[in-house]
Amino acid sequence: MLDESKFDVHLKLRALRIPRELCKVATRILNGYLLDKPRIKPITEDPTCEKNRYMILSERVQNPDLSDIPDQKLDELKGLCKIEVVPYSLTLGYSYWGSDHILKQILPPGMEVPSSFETIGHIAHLNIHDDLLPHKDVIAKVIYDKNYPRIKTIVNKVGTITNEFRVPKFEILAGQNDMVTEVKQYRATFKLDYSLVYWNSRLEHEHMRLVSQFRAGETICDMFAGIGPFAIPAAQKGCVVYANDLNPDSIRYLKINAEINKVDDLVCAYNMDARNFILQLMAVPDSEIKMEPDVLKRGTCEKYEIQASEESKSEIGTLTVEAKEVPDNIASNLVFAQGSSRTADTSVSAVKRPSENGGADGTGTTVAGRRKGSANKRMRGSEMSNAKTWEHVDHVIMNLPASALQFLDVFRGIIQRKYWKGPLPWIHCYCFMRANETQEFIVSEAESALNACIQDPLFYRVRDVAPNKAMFCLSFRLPEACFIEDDTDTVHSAE
Ligand SMILES: C[S@@+](CC[C@H](N)C(=O)[O-])C[C@H]1O[C@@H](n2cnc3c(N)ncnc32)[C@H](O)[C@@H]1O
Repeated sequence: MLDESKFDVHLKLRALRIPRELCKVATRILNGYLLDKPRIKPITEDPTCEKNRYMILSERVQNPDLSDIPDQKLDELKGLCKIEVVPYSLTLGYSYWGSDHILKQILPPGMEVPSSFETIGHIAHLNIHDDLLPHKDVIAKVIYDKNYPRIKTIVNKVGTITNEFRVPKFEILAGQNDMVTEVKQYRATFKLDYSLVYWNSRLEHEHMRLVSQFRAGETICDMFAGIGPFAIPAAQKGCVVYANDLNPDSIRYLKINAEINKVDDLVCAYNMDARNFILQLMAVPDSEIKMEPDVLKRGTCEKYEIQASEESKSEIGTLTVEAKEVPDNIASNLVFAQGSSRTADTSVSAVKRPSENGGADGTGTTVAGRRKGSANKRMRGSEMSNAKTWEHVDHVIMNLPASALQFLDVFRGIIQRKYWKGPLPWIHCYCFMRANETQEFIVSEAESALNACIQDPLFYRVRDVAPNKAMFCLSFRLPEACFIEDDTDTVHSAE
């Protein structure tokens, strides 16, 4: 139990009793001689008469005859009204002091006060240093008391992260046992269970920086999507997003977030290993190969008349679209954010490549599904279509800094040249760089994983994660060497 009374500081002060209407002028005269404490007003009620106010004098005015105040000021004040000095007692208690002040008094001398913490919605995440662990409960109580009701739960990270989902173990130290929270980043709201999924509020700027490079209508693949901090803003911008994560809870929240932010029609969620995900997205489906043994005959595909959904019908009527089958190997793992089935998606599937339709906004492909109120009004009511990822993807995001570079080998011979349209995708691969490593070293790691040369790599320093370690984003266009020429010889199988 924390004895809150031991933080009480009793001040014996003096106050002037001044008619209410003269307080403003008196304040100007007494400038520098009134009580000056954060969050305490120097003018307060006179308990004996409501027509007066107490003007509380600073601690440096000790003498009852006010001789600590210069004569000139006193004369001016006397010209204003009759001066009456009264004793005034003030107690600054536990509720007054900030957490730093209180913790400094509680913790053994010389110990660093843990005053900063990461905030995730109503949760405060502390990383209490080993030598402070014996004091963790009192630290948590003080931080809770000082930040309630903004903060309702105080957690401390236990041990180091060892699991592949990158989720720390937490112990709840104070407040309610509720790890489900909501975070706002720019225009997006993210719901998450902080005990089950990866979340790092410090990446907010990076999420926005990368998404700012995407344009409406582009196709984005997020291999390690988490609960969607890249995927949701990208979809809000009007991109079609294929978002994957190995953690089923992340995918559950990704779907919830796509709905909350009304972009569930533009986010396709997958729950599988990142390698399989990208292999399957890039694999040309059997149906496409059967239908068009020679891509030059592409225009001859069978056409089906497919009923649009009721909502879509009201906007654009019945659609005639090119039939598109989702390959079985993808469909088995595909979870549409809106919970729609593969059939439901097929009902809105059609493709127009950038070269074919030019894009509604002049930026390239226009790919839109059913828009329910996303900020990207340009897409609303426009032609509904769906991307063919084996033909074109604009950006691939790989935010698993500890090992994303090693995942680059999946791109070797992954794209079938004869089906691909337009430039190869940009790869945005996050990595850590230690003080003794160079950008050249990182590029050489990436190149040996790809077995190809990278042209004009771009590095962006995201943040320092330790004194000798920084997180970077390495961006480059996938090298031409990642093409495979012959589709009869598909390199990867996606087991
Ligand atoms: C560093 S987090 C990034 C999450 C999100 N993109 C962000 O910026 O906050 C990495 C994510 O990769 C997921 N992950 C780890 N290994 C994976 C794998 N082999 N395949 C797919 N996802 C994986 C984890 O579950 C985690 O959500």
